[in-house]
Amino acid sequence: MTIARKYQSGRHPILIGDWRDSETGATIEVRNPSNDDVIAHVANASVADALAAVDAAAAAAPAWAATSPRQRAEILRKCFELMIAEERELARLISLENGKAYSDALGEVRYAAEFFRWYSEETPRIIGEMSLAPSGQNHILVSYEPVGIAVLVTPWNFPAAMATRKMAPALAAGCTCVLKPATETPLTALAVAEIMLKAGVPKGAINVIVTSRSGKSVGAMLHDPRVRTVSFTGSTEVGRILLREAADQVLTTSMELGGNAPFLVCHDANLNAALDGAMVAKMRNGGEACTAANRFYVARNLYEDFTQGLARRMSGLKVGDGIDEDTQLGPMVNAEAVLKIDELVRDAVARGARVVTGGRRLNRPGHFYAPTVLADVPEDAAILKNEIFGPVAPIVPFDDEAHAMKLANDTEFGLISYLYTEDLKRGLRLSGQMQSGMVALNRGLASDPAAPFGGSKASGLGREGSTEGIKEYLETKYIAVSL
Ligand SMILES: O=CCCCC(=O)O
Repeated sequence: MTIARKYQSGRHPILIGDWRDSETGATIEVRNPSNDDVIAHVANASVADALAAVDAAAAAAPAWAATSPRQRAEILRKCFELMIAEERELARLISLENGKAYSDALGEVRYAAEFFRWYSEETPRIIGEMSLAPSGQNHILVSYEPVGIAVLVTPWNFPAAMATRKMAPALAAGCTCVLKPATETPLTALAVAEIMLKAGVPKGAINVIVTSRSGKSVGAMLHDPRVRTVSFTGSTEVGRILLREAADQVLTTSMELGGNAPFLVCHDANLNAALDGAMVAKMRNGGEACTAANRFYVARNLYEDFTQGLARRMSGLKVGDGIDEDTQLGPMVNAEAVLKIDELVRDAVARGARVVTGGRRLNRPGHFYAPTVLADVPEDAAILKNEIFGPVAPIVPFDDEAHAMKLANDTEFGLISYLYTEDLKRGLRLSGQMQSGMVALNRGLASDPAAPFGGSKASGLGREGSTEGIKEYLETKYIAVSL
C-alpha cells in the first residue's frame, strides 16, 4: 500500500497548505483491525497546527472563490476520474485501516468518487434569481456566495465517502476547508487529499489535520472568526458539543448524527425481497453505519420464515481479514466496538431474547464479532434503543401495524427507516408516518449522492448530497435594486 508505506518510512507530514511536518513531532499509531498490527504512524497535529490550517485555508480562499464555476467543475470532475482510476488501491487502504470487507471498501470508493462527479455537475448550477418587488418600486436580486472557511469533521466508518461528501460541495461552492478525519482512519483521508491536489485543487484550498486532540483543535478552529461553518458526521453526543461550540460564533452547522433505524416488514411483504434488503440494510459496512437497520419489526405471519431466512444468510457470510477479496464480513474497527456489541447482545439475551445464530465474539486475532440474529427481543432490551454498529439483527414480531409504527417511531433518533410491503399505497402512507429524514421503501439502501441525506430529531441538522448539500456552504445575498 503506497500510502501506508509512505507513513512507515519515517516522515509524518500533515497537509497544511503544503505537506509539512507537524509542530509537535508526535505521531498517532494506525492499526489494522484484522490483526491489530500497527500499519503506519501519522503526525499528531497540535492546536497550533489546526490554526495554521485555518491560516492556509484563509490564504487560499480569495483565489478559490474567484475561480469560475466551470474551472471548479473541471477540477472536481478530475478528482472523480483520478479516484476511480485508483479505486483498487484506495479500497485496499480502507480495508487495511478500517477493517471493512474489500467489496464494501470498493463500494465506498465508488460512492465517495460520485460526490466529486455530482458536485462537478452542480457547480455551474448555483443559480440566483431576480424578481420585481410586489410594490413595483425595485427589483429583488438574490445571489449565492461561498459562506467562508469550512471545518469538516469525519468518522472512521466511511473514511473516504464522508470526506468527499463534505469537501466536494464545499469546494464547489467556492469555500476552502480544513478536514479533520478520525484518528482510526487518517490514511484514507490523506490519500484522497493527495488525489485532489493531483487533480488541480490548489494548495490551501483543502487542509487535513489528523489529531488525537480533537476537542481542543476543533474547538479552537470553531472560535477562529474566519471559520463560518462546521459539518460533522458522528455521534449525537459529539454533535451536541459541536453545536454548543458553534453557537459562540453563530456558525452554520450541518450535523449527520446517530441513528436507530427500524426495518418494518409488513404482512404483505415479499419475503425474499425483504431478506435481500435486510442483508444490505444490516450488513453494509459490517453494520458499522448510522444507516444500518438496528431493529427489525416483522409481521407475525412472516416472522418465523424471516427469522430463519435471515439467520441462514447471516451464518453463511464469509468472515475474514477485510483485505481478502472474498471476505464478506471483516472485523469491527476496534476492541471497544466489539465490547459494546457484546454487552448489548448479553443484555438482550438476559432479558429473554433467543440467539438464532452467532451471539458471540470470534476467537481469533483482531476485532471480530459473529454475524448474529436475535429473535423475540423484548421491548425493554437496550439493543433496541442504542445504535449497535455491528453485525447483529434483533427481531421483534408484531400483530398490529399501528403498534409496530409506534415502536418504530419511539426513539430520539430519526435518520432512516426501512419498510417492506407489496402495497404501494400502504408503503407511501407508512413512509409518511415514519419520523425520519429518509425512508427506504422496498429497498435496503437509500444513500445516493444525488439524494438529500440527513435526519430528523436527534439524528441531525441539514442535508448532504443532492442539490441541497451545496446550500450548506452558500450564503444567500439579497440586493434590493432600483433600476
Ligand atoms: O454512518 C453513517 C455514514 C453515512 C453512510 C451513508 O452515506 O450511507
